[in-house]
Amino acid sequence: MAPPAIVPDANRRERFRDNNGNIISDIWKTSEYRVNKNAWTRALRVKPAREPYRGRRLRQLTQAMNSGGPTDGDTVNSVLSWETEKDQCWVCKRQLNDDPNSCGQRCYDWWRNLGPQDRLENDCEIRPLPWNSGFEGHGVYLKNWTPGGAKMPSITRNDMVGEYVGELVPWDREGHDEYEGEAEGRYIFEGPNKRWLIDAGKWGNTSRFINHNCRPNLIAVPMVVGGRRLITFRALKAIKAGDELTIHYGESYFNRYNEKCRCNAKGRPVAHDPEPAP
Ligand SMILES: C[S@@+](CC[C@H](N)C(=O)[O-])C[C@H]1O[C@@H](n2cnc3c(N)ncnc32)[C@H](O)[C@@H]1O
Repeated sequence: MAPPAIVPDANRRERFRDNNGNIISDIWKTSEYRVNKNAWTRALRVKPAREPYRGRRLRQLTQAMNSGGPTDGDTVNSVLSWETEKDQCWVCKRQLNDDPNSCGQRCYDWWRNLGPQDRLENDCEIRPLPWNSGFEGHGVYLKNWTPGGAKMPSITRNDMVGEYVGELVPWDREGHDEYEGEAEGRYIFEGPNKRWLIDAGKWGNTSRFINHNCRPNLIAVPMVVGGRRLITFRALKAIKAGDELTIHYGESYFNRYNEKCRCNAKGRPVAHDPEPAP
């Protein structure tokens, strides 16, 4: 049985800002997923008879697509709860079909209230990369300043740090190639079950700015919470105030985009030395 619909707050639109308060252009900050309706409609139209769009799922998806827009809560749920019935919920430790009342919105709210989202949004900030990082852009840093001298944030090993949020697009090799996404797909996180991709090229949360490091301090962990299959981040080691948060993008990432990993250009990670925050 499907968990109750989780309806996103579609009106909460905010721009990303770096630690100087400057708007980072053209990207919207959101704490909720969105469905890229065009990509799903195209995938359903182009390959109706092929995996992964078949049978009951195809009917459910078509129905979902017909019944709502890209910010429809049911549609987001129908994608994220795809084949999660047999998985254990991380919060209540039950299978969804054990006890339908135990899961869904309640467990998902619980997960969000545990603060993983807040860790990224409140304890971290997006900073322009320092000149010696070897590449341009922004990165995510654990704040090393606090208002009014409050306690500095820190992250301990195994802490949950957040969740990768963005637009949900169908996973399909051909559809994926066809679907370039924003920024040529550089912000796409491949979904944990080869059913969908999360593209944070246009919409996303702070985790879209997490850079690659060959010796990362975070790891992406797929998890089911409240019937939703999520990509979450967990700390591999203790992270101090002022440190950059990094993950390993996987072996093929830099080849795919014809880029070069700069973090260990000299055989060791370059010290990411952020400018002192104001
Ligand atoms: C998901 S984005 C990370 C955020 C990005 N720095 C920004 O400012 O938007 C991924 C892109 O960041 C850059 N990048 C991240 N880690 C890198 C690394 N270790 N070496 C070189 N480029 C990196 C690459 O251009 C890559 O395609």
